[in-house]
Amino acid sequence: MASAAHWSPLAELLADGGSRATMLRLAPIVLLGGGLLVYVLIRAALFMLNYMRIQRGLASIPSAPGSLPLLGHLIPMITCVRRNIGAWDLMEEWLDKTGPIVKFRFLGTQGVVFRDPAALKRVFQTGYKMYEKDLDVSYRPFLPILGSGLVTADGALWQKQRMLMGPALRVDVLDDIIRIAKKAVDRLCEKLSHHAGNGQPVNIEEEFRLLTLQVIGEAVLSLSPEECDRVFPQLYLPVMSEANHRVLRPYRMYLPTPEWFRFRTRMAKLNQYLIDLFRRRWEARQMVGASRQKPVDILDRIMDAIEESGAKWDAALETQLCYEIKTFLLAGHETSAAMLTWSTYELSIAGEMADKVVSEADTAFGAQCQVEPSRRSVDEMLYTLSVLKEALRKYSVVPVVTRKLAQDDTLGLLGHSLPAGIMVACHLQATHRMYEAPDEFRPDRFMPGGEYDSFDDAIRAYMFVPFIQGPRNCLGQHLALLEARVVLALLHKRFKFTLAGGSAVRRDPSVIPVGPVGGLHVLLEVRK
Ligand code: HEM
Repeated sequence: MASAAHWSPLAELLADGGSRATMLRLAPIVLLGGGLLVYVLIRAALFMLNYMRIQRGLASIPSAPGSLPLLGHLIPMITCVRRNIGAWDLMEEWLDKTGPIVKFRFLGTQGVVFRDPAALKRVFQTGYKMYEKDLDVSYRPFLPILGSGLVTADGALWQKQRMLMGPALRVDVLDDIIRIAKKAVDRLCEKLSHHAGNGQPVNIEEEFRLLTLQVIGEAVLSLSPEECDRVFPQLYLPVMSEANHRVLRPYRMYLPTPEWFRFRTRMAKLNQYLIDLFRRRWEARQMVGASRQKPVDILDRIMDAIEESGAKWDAALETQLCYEIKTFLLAGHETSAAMLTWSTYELSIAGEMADKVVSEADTAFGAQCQVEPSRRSVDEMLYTLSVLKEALRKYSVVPVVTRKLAQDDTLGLLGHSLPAGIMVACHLQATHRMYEAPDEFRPDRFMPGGEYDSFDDAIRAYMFVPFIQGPRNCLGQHLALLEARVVLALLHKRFKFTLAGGSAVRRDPSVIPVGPVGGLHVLLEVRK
């Protein structure tokens, strides 16, 4: 018999000449090992067959430059940040060099990236059911936060949730946004007034992030600014920051490091905080019953819709609601803050554009900013809106959205049919560069009769896609643009901004939504 220290099934079998008793004892181990080997071989064979099927399906599409055997485009994609460009900028280089659609691959993933308004229409509108959310790669690091919320859900669950949540973000809540945003910008102006004229730079991007979080916190949950400033920096912002780190370092999702445990703990605390809040609100609603007043916030509106649908309040509903609310918080603040930051950057360079925004603010808010304007007066601030739209075009804060093709698309994109299983990267940024002199900041493009209006009717809506288009378009786009018009106009009415230190401002290559590297540092003066 082999000693215990060197025991192995084979050694034991050889040592006792393969007696029947030993063979019987070893049979389960051999069977298990053999079964495992067969399973791995079958999985590998299926993977290879699928890989080759996709490769054949993509044969007609040119490959992006820089592919290596086995690794594909992995190395250029993970090292591009060192060249100060994002993976989305690298993809745009591929399109510039190769054509409007190119294929790429990394690890086991094969995909295509394209720029073309008609092809965007196919993905976002006519074939949207085939083009599902890409949960395997792009959204994976955010799944612990977003779960099966609106942004990441597909099929029947998405449809049900969109019907439930949609009205809460569309109708009369938009009137409340003007009031909430005005209060928030008044608080910010009070804070900034201590910096005006003192030569101390302010990181205005950071201020916009706090402001948009306060606006969304109040609009969705009626949280006071103090409560927002207490809860979010402790629980929500750190989990967001870790999820962002995981995009470029996916191994952080699996390694049980101290940060991994902190992420789990904070996530659990944030969920508990939200669920306690829901329960208190739901119970209070049941106590008040029919004498209830008009809804106070988005959560109230969602609860109205839940009651109307007859759904039972249970743990599953609480969990789903938790995902939805976190989705609103995530989707609703950093993107808006990035849009405000880039708009402020451009207005700080072009004084005459800032003057036009200020003149619209005078009309809507009064000379002393004392008026709380109606929806209509804010809707009439067309130039301010055009500044925001042009910032979204020029800086494409969401430069790419990705999908996974759920079935073969025989009509395909740009004349190429596409096989099921591929990643499809819709290059919004590259589409936004299909304008005249794309590097120039020209808000007039979006004024009535401007360049945007001159595009053909069939594709116009797909030439400006910061919120994408079609059934899965951004649910918060009206809220975001309304809030930002109030904030941008009032802030520039009160202060004149100049860039601090003349430092060059670069787009961050590592995080979406894309803001400036290190924030935006500005000097302020009270506007006369
Ligand atoms: C400038 C600000 C914003 C930008 C640029 C933006 C951009 C986008 C984009 C590109 C998508 C599509 C993502 C995809 O299909 O993979 C999206 C979806 C979404 N956004 Fe926004 N967003 C902004 C503000 C907001 C705000 C303020 C909210 C909520 C309060 C919000 C809520 C959502 C939701 C719920 C979806 C998912 C819609 C669905 O799939 O049915 N967004 N947004």
